[in-house]
Amino acid sequence: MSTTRGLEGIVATQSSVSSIIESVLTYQGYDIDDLADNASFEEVIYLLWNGALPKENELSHFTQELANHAEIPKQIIDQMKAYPINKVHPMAALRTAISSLALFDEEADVMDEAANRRKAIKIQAQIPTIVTAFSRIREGLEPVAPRKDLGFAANFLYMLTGNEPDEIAVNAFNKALVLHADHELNASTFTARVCVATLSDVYSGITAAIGALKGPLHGGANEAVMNMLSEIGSVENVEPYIRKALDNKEKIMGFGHRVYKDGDPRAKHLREMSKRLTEITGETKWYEMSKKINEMVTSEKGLLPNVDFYSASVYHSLGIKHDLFTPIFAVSRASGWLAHILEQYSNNRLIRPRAEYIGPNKQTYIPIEQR
Ligand SMILES: CC(=O)SCCNC(=O)CCNC(=O)[C@H](O)C(C)(C)COP(=O)(O)OP(=O)(O)OC[C@H]1O[C@@H](n2cnc3c(N)ncnc32)[C@H](O)[C@@H]1OP(=O)(O)O
Ligand SMILES: O=C([O-])CC(=O)C(=O)O
Repeated sequence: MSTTRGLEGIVATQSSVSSIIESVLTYQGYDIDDLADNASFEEVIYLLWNGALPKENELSHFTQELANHAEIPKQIIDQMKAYPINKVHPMAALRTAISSLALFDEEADVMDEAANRRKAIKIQAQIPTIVTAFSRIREGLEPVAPRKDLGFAANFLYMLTGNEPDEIAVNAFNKALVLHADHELNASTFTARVCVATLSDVYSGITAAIGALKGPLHGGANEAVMNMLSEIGSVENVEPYIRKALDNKEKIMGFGHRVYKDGDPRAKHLREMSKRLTEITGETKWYEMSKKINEMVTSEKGLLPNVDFYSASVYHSLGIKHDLFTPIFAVSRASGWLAHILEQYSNNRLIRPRAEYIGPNKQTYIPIEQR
C-alpha cells in the first residue's frame, strides 16, 4: 500500500460543478473572470445547482424563493441569545445554529431530490440571516429581519447594519460572493460529500463542511490575514515582520495553495477591489501593506496570494468585523457545498478510502495490574 500525504493530486470523484484546469477556474464551464465581472450571486447559485444560467423568469422565481425562505425560526434566535456570546466565535455559532435548523425542518431526513432541493433553498437563504443575527445579538442589538425587495448581497449588508447599503458596497460584496462560491474538491466540499455519501442528511453535510472551513489552513485564513495586517499596523513594519516570520519558518496566511502553483485566478479581482475600496475609505494602508507583503513573500518564497489574502482588506473596507470574514465565506460557499451534495446524492457511493497501518503489531493483552 502506498499513501499520498494529504491526498495531494488524488482524483477522488467526478464532478460537473466546477473545475480547475491549468489554473483556470470555471463554474459549470463559465470562466470565473467572466462571472466575477458580470454575474449576480443569485445567478451563480442557480448555475451551480442547475448546470445552466437562468433565464429572466427563472431568475426572478429563484430569487423570490430565496427571499421567501430567509427568515429563521424564532427558536434559533432565542438559542443564539443563550450562547456565551462573548466567548463564541461566529463560525462556532454558525455551525451550531445550522445543525439546530434541521430540528425545525420537518423534511430534514426526507431524502428525495425535491425535498433535498427545498432544503438547499432554505439553507442558502438562512445562512446570511443566522450570521447577521448572531453578529447583532452579541452587540446587544436585535436582529434585523430580511427584506424581500433586496438582492442577496444587499440583504446581507442590510441585515448586518440595519441600513440599506450603497451600490459600491453591494457590487463589491456580490463580487466577493461570486468569487468564493465553489472550488472543486476543496477540504470543506470534500467533507460535505463524505458526510452525505453515507446517506446522511443535507444539514449534516453543511454542518460538517462549516467545521472544515473554519480551520486557518482553509477558510479561516481570511481572518488570520486581517489579524496579521492589524498586528503589523503600518507599511514600514511589513519588512521586519515578514522577515522574522520567514526566518522562523512560520506560514504567512493567505499564501500558497494545494492546487494553484502559478496563481489563484480569484486573487487579482480581490486585489483590485482592495485597492479601490481602500481608496474610497481613505485607509489605503491596508492595501499598501498587503501589496508589500505580497511582493516580499512572492520574491522570497515564490508563493502567490490565494483567495483569502486580499479578501481580508476588502471585507475590512466594507466595515465588516474581522471574525465575520470566515462566516461570510460560508455564506457564499454554501452554494457550492449544496451543489456538490445534490450531485453526490444523484450518483452516490460510500466514500471510504484505506489507511496504511504503521502502528505496532502482534501485541498481547496484559491485565491492567501487570502493566
Ligand atoms: C480558501 C482556501 O482554503 S485557500 C488556502 C488558505 N490557507 C492559507 O492561506 C494558509 C497558509 N497556506 C498554507 O498553509 C498552505 O499553502 C496550504 C494549506 C494552503 C496548502 O498546503 P500544502 O499544499 O499542503 O502545501 P505545504 O504546506 O506542503 O507547503 C509546501 C511548502 O511551501 C511552504 N508554504 C506553503 N504555504 C506557505 C505559506 N503560506 N507561508 C510560508 N510557507 C508556506 C511550506 O512550508 C512547505 O515548505 P517545505 O517544503 O519547505 O516544508
Ligand atoms: O481549493 C482549495 O483547496 C482551497 C480553496 O482555494 C477554496 O476552497 O476556495
